[in-house]
Amino acid sequence: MNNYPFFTMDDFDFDNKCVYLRIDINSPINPITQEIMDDSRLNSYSETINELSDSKLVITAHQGRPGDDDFTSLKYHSRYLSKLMGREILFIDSLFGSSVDYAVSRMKKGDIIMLENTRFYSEEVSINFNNFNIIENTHIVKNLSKLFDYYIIDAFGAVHRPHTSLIGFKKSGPMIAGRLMEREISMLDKFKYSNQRPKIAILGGSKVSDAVKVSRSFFEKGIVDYILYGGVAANLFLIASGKNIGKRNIDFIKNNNKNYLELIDMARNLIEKYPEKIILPDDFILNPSQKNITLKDNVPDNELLADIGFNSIEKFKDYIKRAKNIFINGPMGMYEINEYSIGTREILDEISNSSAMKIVGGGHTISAVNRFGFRKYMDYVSTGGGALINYLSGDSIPVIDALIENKKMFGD
Ligand SMILES: Nc1ncnc2c1ncn2[C@@H]1O[C@H](COP(=O)(O)OP(=O)(O)OP(=O)(O)O)[C@@H](O)[C@H]1O
Ligand SMILES: O=C(O)[C@H](O)COP(=O)(O)O
Repeated sequence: MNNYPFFTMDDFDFDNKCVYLRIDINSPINPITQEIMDDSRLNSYSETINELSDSKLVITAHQGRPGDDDFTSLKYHSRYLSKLMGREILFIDSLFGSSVDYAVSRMKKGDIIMLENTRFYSEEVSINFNNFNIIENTHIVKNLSKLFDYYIIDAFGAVHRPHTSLIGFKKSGPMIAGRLMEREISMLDKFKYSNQRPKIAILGGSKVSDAVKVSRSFFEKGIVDYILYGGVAANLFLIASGKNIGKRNIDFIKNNNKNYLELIDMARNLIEKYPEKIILPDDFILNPSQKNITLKDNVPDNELLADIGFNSIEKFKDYIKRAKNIFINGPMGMYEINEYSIGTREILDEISNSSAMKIVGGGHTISAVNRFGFRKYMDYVSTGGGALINYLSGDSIPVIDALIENKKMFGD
């Protein structure tokens, strides 16, 4: 038996068994060529997949969100993974139904199948996740649970999502944490439980909802001493503090977050409660004009705040220099475009030079770390973005909760 409150792969023998493996290979996709721009997440599954080489293995995963440019089929991911692993992977362009049943019924020991993007099906994300009866009555769970002996969940990057393919098999049979989950949890616990101060979080990128929600836990539970905000996350806090950041930047947040007003309220409360712990940029590089602007100037309505400016970079560097533990999730700006990548590069450079414990996570953040050559300086590169910050915040994590409950149900 292992030391975790959930099953791990040490607890079972998968020889000739039919195994469901849920992974997270959600990756940055080039919107024009549809190519996978960074294969870090795909690479992180070699240990789990190799260990399952004597099973009949069926892999599920998601990519993107409906409506976004990166909401694509997993056909390319299956080819990519097949090349990386040097194993044949049969791709089925469906998540369940007769084509899946037939393909699984013909599997032999050592075969691997990958199914279609779980998010092509509304039952994956758009049901009431507070009611498990609804989850276990989805077509996804009813159809797939007929096929498997074991359910391995190794999608660390998505542990904060209570989605059907992640938690839906809780009562169907043993649900087991994969090798990546074990590795992530043991490494991240070193940061979470370290008493070396100051501890800082650097939150950027575009997914502001996760960033604001976890910030409260970080401060309330004293998990970090300061949070430095860049990217769209910074913009949200700037709006909440009464700054006018221009129509285009406000619309960006409104269009991507139905709960815009609630997020602004949450950010405002945090600013009132923890004013000296919230560190915001005060100058920016504009897109498209590429001008450097401070917030004393008016932000033109047609410009994006596409990167943090030079004063902000220096201000952030001071905090990084003093820190004993640092983690970063989310780039400081639109790092994919050279002209707006300086903030992200400079911040990653300063982190790389620090002797603090350094953790990085998030699909785009990892892509930036790799692209600018900083990977070798990091103590740990997590595959999680939102998952990483949720895990470190100490809040309850739906997939980990489901794994724990499952062990109580199926343990001896
Ligand atoms: N100020 C900004 N305005 C608009 N987009 C921005 C801004 N700053 C960063 N971005 C965009 O945010 C995206 C990255 O954000 P995201 O939150 O997805 O990062 P991540 O957490 O590393 O990745 P993931 O969530 O995919 O794991 C990039 O495409 C970047 O161009
Ligand atoms: O990239 C991620 O953070 C995970 O794959 C979860 O994706 P999501 O934020 O679209 O749910």
